Amino acid sequence: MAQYLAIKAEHPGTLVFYRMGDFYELFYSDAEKAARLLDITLTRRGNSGGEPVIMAGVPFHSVESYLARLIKQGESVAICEQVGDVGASKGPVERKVVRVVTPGTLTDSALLNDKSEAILLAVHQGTRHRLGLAWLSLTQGALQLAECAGDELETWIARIAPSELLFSADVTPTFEQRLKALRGGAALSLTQRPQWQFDAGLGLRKLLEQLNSATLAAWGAEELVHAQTAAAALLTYAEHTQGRALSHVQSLQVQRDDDLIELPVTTRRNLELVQTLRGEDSPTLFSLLDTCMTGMGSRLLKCWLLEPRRERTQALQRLEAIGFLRDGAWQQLRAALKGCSDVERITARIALRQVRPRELVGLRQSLERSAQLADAAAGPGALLAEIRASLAPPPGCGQALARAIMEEPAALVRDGGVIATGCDAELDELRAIQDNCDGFLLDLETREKARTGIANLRVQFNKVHGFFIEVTQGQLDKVPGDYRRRQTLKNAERFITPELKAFEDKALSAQERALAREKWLYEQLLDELQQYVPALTRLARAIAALDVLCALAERSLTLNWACPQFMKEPGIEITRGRHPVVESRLAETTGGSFIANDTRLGPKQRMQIITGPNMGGKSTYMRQVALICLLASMGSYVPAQACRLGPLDAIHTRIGAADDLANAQSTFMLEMTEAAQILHAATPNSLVLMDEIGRGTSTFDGLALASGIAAHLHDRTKAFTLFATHYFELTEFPAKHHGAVNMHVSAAESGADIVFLHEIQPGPASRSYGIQVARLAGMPAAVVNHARQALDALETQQTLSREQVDLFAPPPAAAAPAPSAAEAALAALDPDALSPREALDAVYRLKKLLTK
Ligand SMILES: Nc1ncnc2c1ncn2[C@@H]1O[C@H](COP(=O)(O)OP(=O)(O)OP(=O)(O)O)[C@@H](O)[C@H]1O
Repeated sequence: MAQYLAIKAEHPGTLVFYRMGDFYELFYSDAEKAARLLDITLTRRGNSGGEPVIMAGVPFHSVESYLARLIKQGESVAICEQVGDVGASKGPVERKVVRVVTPGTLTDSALLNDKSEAILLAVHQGTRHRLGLAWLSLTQGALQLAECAGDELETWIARIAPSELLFSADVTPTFEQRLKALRGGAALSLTQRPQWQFDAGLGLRKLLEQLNSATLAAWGAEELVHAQTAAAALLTYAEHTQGRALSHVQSLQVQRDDDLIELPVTTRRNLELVQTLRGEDSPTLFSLLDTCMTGMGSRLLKCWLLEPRRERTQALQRLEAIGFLRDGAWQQLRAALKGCSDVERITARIALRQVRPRELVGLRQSLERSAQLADAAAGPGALLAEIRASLAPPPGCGQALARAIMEEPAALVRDGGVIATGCDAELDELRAIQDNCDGFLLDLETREKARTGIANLRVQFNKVHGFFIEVTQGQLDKVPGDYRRRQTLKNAERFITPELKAFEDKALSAQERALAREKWLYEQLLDELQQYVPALTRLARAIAALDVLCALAERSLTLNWACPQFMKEPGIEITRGRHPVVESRLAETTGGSFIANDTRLGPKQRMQIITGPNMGGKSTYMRQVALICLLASMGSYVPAQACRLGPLDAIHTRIGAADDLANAQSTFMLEMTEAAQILHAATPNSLVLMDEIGRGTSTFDGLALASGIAAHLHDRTKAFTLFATHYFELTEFPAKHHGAVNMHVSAAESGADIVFLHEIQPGPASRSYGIQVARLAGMPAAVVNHARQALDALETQQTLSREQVDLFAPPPAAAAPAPSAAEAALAALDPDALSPREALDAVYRLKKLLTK
């Protein structure tokens, strides 16, 4: 217990899995927590300090599944192994924590989701409301740094989507509260780290060491002191969990606010980019796009989708490559990509020395394919050229793997059967002894049968008792004197002879030595493979990029998408655009076809006021514009006949959302908060979607606010805006605001019913058809009739009392208050005409007036 308690003291806040023989045991509060989370049995054994020891354990061979469950619940686990020689000395075997498994530092494919990265993020609360961010995916080996203003944290976190967030023990309580609020429903685990690990000097040193460079200038990171501070904590923690240096982390990227097209949390959610509004994985834009053949491809695709650049070079390169692949190469490439393993994760696991034998076989096979991939990717452009160059496998790597590892190795090195024959003479010799075993035993059996005359005598082996000669009850009188009894069974006796004993010693020790030799050879191989890590990392990225490009080529053909164009002038011009996800859902469920619509937004016409019946397709239309802009910006073909896109710096959306009960915000409060954020953040190059703003409060308040917001967006922000509303009054807006235009979704009435045409047409809608939609939704007839009558009454009343209210008149300037006595006296003074004495008197007089 003393040994355990010492180890536990070094890992507070982490469950310690303490290896005891075939089990990992947990003690005291760890045991209680694990029993609760894993539904395993709590036991008590012995005494320590006068109290029974509470414990719970899991068998070592199934530890991965328990780990997976704990990590999913946001826990971290320290794996403490027996490292000393078990039979060697008195007292407990020496034990050591060999790695710490935490949600943000996972590398084991069994614990990771194929399609998403586990990202570890450190946040440093710097001075003057600046925050430093440093993050890393251990399986990618790429470090990223950024600095942002205090209030941008949420947006950055949504973009980075970390699994685990590190923060210093000395952050302010308010900041800690904010971090905790971030956790919300998402699976983000927060880890507090000692203050000294957040140190700029330490960060700089560690970064330089990692990058093997004398300065951070090449990465433009030498000024980012706060991010370097965060990097110190990040790297210290990541090394601590892996129990070693991170030799494969050799690249650095600095992200700046203004590099990427801003996609705030609300936009990702409302556009259902990677998750539906209900929190499911499909149908989303990502699930529609992701036909990648490898996990690394899927992960890279998600990254392309969520991090489109403002600058278009990258998008143009991708489009050029997709254009080439569409001409046929994609099929051949995908056939070759299909069997590729997750080289990216395998490479990281080589660097961390955690790689399993079968993963190495997968790596070797993928290397064999890479030449084929490079040949098929022989297209024009810088991107494909870069991919081809990176696809060349590092010389010697494939051979080293083929020489060392069997075709079908055992799952774990500890079981043996991993190192190939012919790789090592000593191992082959030890194995030969074992292989000759069968021959020797047969030979011995024949000889002993002849010597003893026992016809049914058998020489055998089992794991518990080793080698033995078995003789049945009836034949025992024939057993010679040199037979020693080993075991008695019901109908037989088992014996051993000096000759068999000598053989057993040799065979068993050969087996043990072979196992040890295999482990040693495997370690040697890992040493040898380290030199290939950088090249393998590049190769993995090239395969992933090729996979994404092929998926995008395939999608563009299957779904009939077109290549977008970029223009210097501001504007969004879409010809026959479609909503990709709604379109494919329609095709799947009803076989119905999607009605394509055009969009024209430019400097002269920046805003569309969209009206029309419920269910008419307003939300779908607005979202499709945003999705097409996003797809084009990431460098994908788009669901339209043609698309020309000017500069774009952000996509903001305010679309009716569910109550945020967890954060104690009412629907209306949330609506206003989001709208306010958009008004502050949007620029003339942003795309803004406003869906039914103001509907969360009374009609007049809502209408008044909606018109105010529309006017602000039109006059001040000047963003490209799609503004859907049910307030008919707003259709008067374009008359006074020349950058705005009325559009409506069409519907036709047939009797009491309504037919949605889903076409966007110029001009305002004539009516809203709310009651017809309610009828379609199965509202009882009595309610529908009642509503109809009430509507008639309301409409008549409104026409009678309609006064001209100018919703869009600028607010009157507030009347200036009358000057106070002190102000009046001050105004009356002529400083140049005063002597010093008079000036002093004047000051006293003024003070007196103030106190009155
Ligand atoms: N262009 C289109 N072609 C075919 N079907 C469409 C189209 N647009 C929308 N739809 C269908 O109509 C449904 C309703 O569309 P949407 O939610 O966009 O309507 P809405 O006008 O925003 O309604 P509300 O005002 O009630 O929010 C969609 O789920 C889709 O099935």
